[in-house]
Parts: sequence; C-alpha cells; structure tokens
Amino acid sequence: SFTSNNKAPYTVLVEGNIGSGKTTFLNHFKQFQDVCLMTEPVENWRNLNGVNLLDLMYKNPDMWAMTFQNYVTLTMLKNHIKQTEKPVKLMERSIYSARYCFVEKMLSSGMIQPGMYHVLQEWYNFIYEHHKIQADLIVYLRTSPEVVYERMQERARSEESCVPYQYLKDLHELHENWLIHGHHYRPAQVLVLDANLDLDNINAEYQRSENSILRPIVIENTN
Ligand SMILES: Cc1cc2cn([C@H]3C[C@H](O)[C@@H](CO)O3)c(=O)nc2[nH]1
Repeated sequence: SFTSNNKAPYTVLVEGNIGSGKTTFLNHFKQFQDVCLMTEPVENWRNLNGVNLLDLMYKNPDMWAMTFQNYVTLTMLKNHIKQTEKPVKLMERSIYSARYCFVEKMLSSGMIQPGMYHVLQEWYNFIYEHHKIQADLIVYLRTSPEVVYERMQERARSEESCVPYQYLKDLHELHENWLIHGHHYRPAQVLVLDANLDLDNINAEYQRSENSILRPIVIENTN
C-alpha cells in the first residue's frame, strides 16, 4: 500500500543489557513485512574506515571511550531519524540507553572524564530540543547479570573478551534504575519481558510483545 502519510511510524525501542537477546528478538519480527527493523549499528562501530572503535574502547578506554560514545550517538541518531514507509519501526537500543546506561557507566567507572561527559550531555540536550525522537513503546528484555555474563562468554565476541562480570552487573542496575524505577526520563511506556528464558521457552514472551508491537498494523489494515 502506498501510504504516503508522513506521520512517524509506531516506534518501538528494544532495550536490554549486553547478551539480553535483542538481536534474536528483532530477528523474530523479520517474519512481518510491515515492520522496519533497525538493528544496532555495531558493525559500523567495529569498522569505521578500518578502525575498530568498539575494540579500542574496551582495550584503551581512557583514550577511546569518549570517541566511541560520540560515534554511537551519531549512528543512533541516524537510526532514529531514518524514514520508513512501514507502519512499525523496531529499533535495537536508542539514544536514551546511550545516555542513561552506557555513558553513565563510563563516567562512573572513569572510562570518560567529567568534561567529556558534559560535552555528550550537551549533544543529548540539543538533540531532544531540536529533533522529535519518536518513541511509542519500550520493550525491556530484562535479564539477570549472571545469565547475560554466561551468554556473553558463550557468544565470545572478541572485543568483549575482557569485559568483567561487574561491568554487566553495573549496566544491569543502570537499566533497572531507568526502566523499572524511572530515575531517568522514559519516552514511552515500558513492556518488561523475562529475557532470562532460554530460546526454547522465550516464544511465549515474544507472543506477549507481538500484540503491543503489531497492533498499529492491525488498526491500519482495518481503517
Ligand atoms: C546506545 C548504545 C549501545 C551501546 C553498545 N555498547 C557496547 C556493548 C556491546 O559490547 C556492544 C554491542 O552492543 O557495544 C556500548 O558500549 N555503548 C552503547 N551505547
């Protein structure tokens, strides 16, 4: 259908810790042709003109963590403002998890200095004031640090080989503070899924989210 409406699509932000199953979750929605999937641009972070910023960030954070988060902010903003004709847009993470989870973690762990932090905050404030970042639902793939630490090790992404358990535990607390306890701005209501479930049992949780995520398509088709 040539819906030439220029209204923003129903936008879902999929949030969760490292190893919480976000990519698997998004892949589940590949079956629906009316859903535009915006996966995390991690391949750009691993290869920007031949430079692996993700690896440099983990291996030499004092030198590279700021540059990495700077680039993450740019690539996430591009995902946020990317147009789609489809009625639903599913994004893996967002500029919000950049700000309220990862940058906070890097400041508290000394990977970035306060001066760098303030520059990033200025960018986030400017972006909010000048760009309507569409967000209609947040799906929080809630996990426990032990589960995601084990999955991260099984996945064995080379850049993450030196990420300690405590890093995931701290990131977990930051996600909980933001999405469960509401200590920071939440742009939309939060649907919490139990992402500790392994692949054999998680389909029931996916079904639960389908109703919320696909509802706009059903409504549009009935209009
Ligand atoms: C928005 C945002 C995503 C994101 C991912 N990461 C890291 C965590 C994982 O090791 C890898 C892929 O998600 O990138 C990060 O350090 N900062 C981030 N900020």
